[in-house]
Amino acid sequence: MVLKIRNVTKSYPGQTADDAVLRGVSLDLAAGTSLALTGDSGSGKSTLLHLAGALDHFDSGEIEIGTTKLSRLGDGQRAALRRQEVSLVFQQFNLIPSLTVRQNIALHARLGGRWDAVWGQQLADRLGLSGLLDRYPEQLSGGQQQRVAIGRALALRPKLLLADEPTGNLDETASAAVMELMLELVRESGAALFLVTHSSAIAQMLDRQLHLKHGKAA
Ligand SMILES: Nc1ncnc2c1ncn2[C@@H]1O[C@H](COP(=O)(O)OP(=O)(O)OP(=O)(O)O)[C@@H](O)[C@H]1O
Repeated sequence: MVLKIRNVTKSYPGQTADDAVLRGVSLDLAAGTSLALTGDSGSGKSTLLHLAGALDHFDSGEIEIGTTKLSRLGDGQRAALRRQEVSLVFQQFNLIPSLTVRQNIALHARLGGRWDAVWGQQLADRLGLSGLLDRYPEQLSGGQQQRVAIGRALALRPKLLLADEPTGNLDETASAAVMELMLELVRESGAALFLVTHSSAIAQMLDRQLHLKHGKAA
């Protein structure tokens, strides 16, 4: 299993156990599979995604990425895990404006010590970015920018790809195209995809769906 979440609870300052954002959430995600997380605004979707990415701490329960238990890691080990095993794609594409498409795609893989130029070129080809490699993000459409962000995320060959409303800034046509490419590449690379979305149409494109309500997942 790439991601195991067991009975995780999380509250923010000022919240009691009864109104905690997450009140015992469990899920499993295997390599090469995808899971959509849906739920009302404020139900805790982004919170759970951040916990899965070791970006924040949970109160109780356990999260495992591969065989690593997140509760046992110090800050340095968490940072190393994020650099090497986990990639993130957000609604805001978060590209570096002063870097070209080519440099943006390579950025995280280089930082993680995992840059593979052949794989990087394959990703650029598959994402339709080969003719745009010397451009800067501001010279791209929203759909193209998000494809760069997906290329950057997958260039690392992460075990786990986390995506928070990855097509939330795109129109319907661009959104469907970006989702299809991302799902294809996730399957081929053997990564596990955990994706937050408001859209039931997008959720249905993934292998499984989970709905967050009252701090629990069903
Ligand atoms: N850093 C924080 N400090 C305090 N409360 C927070 C913090 N982050 C989130 N919350 C609260 O936790 C709850 C869940 O937030 P979260 O962003 O996880 O929900 P979401 O389901 O992703 O919402 P949306 O669909 O609107 O993005 C909300 O009530 C929010 O106000």
